[in-house]
Amino acid sequence: MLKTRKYKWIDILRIPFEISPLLLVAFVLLELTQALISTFAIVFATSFFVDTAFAVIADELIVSTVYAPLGALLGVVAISNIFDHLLGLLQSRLKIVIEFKLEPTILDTRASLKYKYIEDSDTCELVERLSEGIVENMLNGVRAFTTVARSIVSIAAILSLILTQVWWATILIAILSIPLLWMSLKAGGKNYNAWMEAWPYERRFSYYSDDILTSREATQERTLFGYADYIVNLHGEHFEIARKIQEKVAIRTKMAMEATGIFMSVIALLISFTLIKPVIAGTLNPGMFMGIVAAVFTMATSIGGTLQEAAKNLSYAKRCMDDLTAFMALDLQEGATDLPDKIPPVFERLSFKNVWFKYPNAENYALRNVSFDIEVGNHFAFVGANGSGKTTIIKLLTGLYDVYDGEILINGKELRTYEASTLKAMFSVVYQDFSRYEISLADNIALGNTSENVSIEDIHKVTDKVALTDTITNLKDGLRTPLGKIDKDGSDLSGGQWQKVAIARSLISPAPIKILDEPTAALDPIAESRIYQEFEELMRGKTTIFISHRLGSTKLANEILVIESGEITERGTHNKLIKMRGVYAKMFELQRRWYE
Ligand SMILES: Nc1ncnc2c1ncn2[C@@H]1O[C@H](COP(=O)(O)OP(=O)(O)OP(=O)(O)O)[C@@H](O)[C@H]1O
Repeated sequence: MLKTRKYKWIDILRIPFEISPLLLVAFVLLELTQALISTFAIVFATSFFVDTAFAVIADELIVSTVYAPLGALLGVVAISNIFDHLLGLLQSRLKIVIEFKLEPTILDTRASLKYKYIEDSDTCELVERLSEGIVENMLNGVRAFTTVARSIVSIAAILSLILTQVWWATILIAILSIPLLWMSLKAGGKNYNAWMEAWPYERRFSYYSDDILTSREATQERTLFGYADYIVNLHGEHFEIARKIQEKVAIRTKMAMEATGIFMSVIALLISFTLIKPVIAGTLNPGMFMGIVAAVFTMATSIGGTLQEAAKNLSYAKRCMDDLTAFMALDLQEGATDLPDKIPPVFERLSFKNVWFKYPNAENYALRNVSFDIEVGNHFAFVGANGSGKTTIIKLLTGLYDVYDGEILINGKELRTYEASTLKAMFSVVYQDFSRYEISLADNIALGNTSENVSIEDIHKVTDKVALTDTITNLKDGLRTPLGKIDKDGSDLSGGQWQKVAIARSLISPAPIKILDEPTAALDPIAESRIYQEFEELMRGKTTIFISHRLGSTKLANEILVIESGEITERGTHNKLIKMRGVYAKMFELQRRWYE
């Protein structure tokens, strides 16, 4: 239901209207009726009751005649309360239907965003802000529109009541309402700007409190380094900056509100004072006088604050529409949520031809004129210092970034022309920062092959290969044991065991090219050596690309590519590179010395 276009003010109402016209119309009508009840009906009911009561006091009427107006007054108050509750209910219902319609659309779009956005902090901030706030902001926006409409109806109702008595007051209020409305909108806008200014600090202090001070991952370091006080101080500093920014505006807004309230009360007093004359002259009933005075004072004291709040919410909702415009304009990755093809493609050859690549917004190239060929069935290893560009090559290969110079050819065809589902079926990757899913161990592995129904036997085959069998036996429910701490029966694994799970997930995938980015960094030497033995066996006929700082593992490779600052500087087998006495030989020698 959301499209790529410019979202404007009116969309704050239009989107909820498209989602549920009935609910929105009912909500608006009820709000307006409530405005009429709380002015007209209350004024007339008060007037009816007070006049009858005065007549009873003056012995003009018997006591029982007061029951009907009293009942009418109570009835009006009761109806007004019922309407308030109905409005609350409608609002909750509206919230649920908006959530139900918008959230899946936002989530779908979010899941299909191009990968470049995932690594861009501005876009991440936009996506977070929109996903978290759109329903609330839209609902507050609708409320703000109806509040403004309600205030206008209330003012008009009061004006129509006093028009015949104090015409000048009608004109005065009508004229003053315009700057009042304008001032309220301005104050609301200022509130919003203060929130925007404070937002980066709020994000920071939420990060300190939610991610560092209370997160499970940071517990050990937090305890060991005892840095809690240090972070609490940082949290306090950012909290204080955010508080000061918002407090400054809050004080000004409060003062403006108070000033408006006092000003409006003076006008209300003036109107009340002027209305005494027609009461004495007998052209205005005392009951009507009291009803109007009460309504005028209620309006005078609440209108400034109500309108300012509405204006603030309108500013938030408008900003939310700007965010929605920006969000819907983001590039989507075609086929991002498609499953990999059921039948893996046949792989023959992969070529990088003079590839240059720069990350979006980065100044320097991460890859410079990179060229290499990978043939089916061979094993390749990328070696190089931290930040030299190894993982970047994998990101390009798997289609995460598609803006580069040069060519990347798979079976002679440019990578960018492949369907996403084919590329997904081509590669299986064990990422350096692989994911730890807090679901069952079996599901953790089965996620590697979602195109087929993976059997328990298939899972056992791969867990044997990565030496996880003993771990599974020791778990309470074996493969069915939930991992992590979300589930109360969950079991946690060690870092190395989690890494084995990630390798098993990759092994169960039928993809013809296996990519392993630092696949054994968390494994003990025995597990590592065993996995390499298994790999030789397992990878026979498959093509593998290894990234590893452990140069023992690269001995298995048919070709080792040494990468420095984004450029391939050496290539060849282990023996050839050792003989070359270049960077690889130096790195290998340094590592070897540690083990002597
Ligand atoms: N999303 C990004 N935006 C901008 N620059 C990035 C991004 N990701 C990586 N880089 C930069 O690109 C260069 C290559 O990074 P890459 O992750 O490919 O290194 P690597 O060789 O895999 O390092 P390591 O051995 O530490 O994993 C580095 O200078 C890094 O700072």
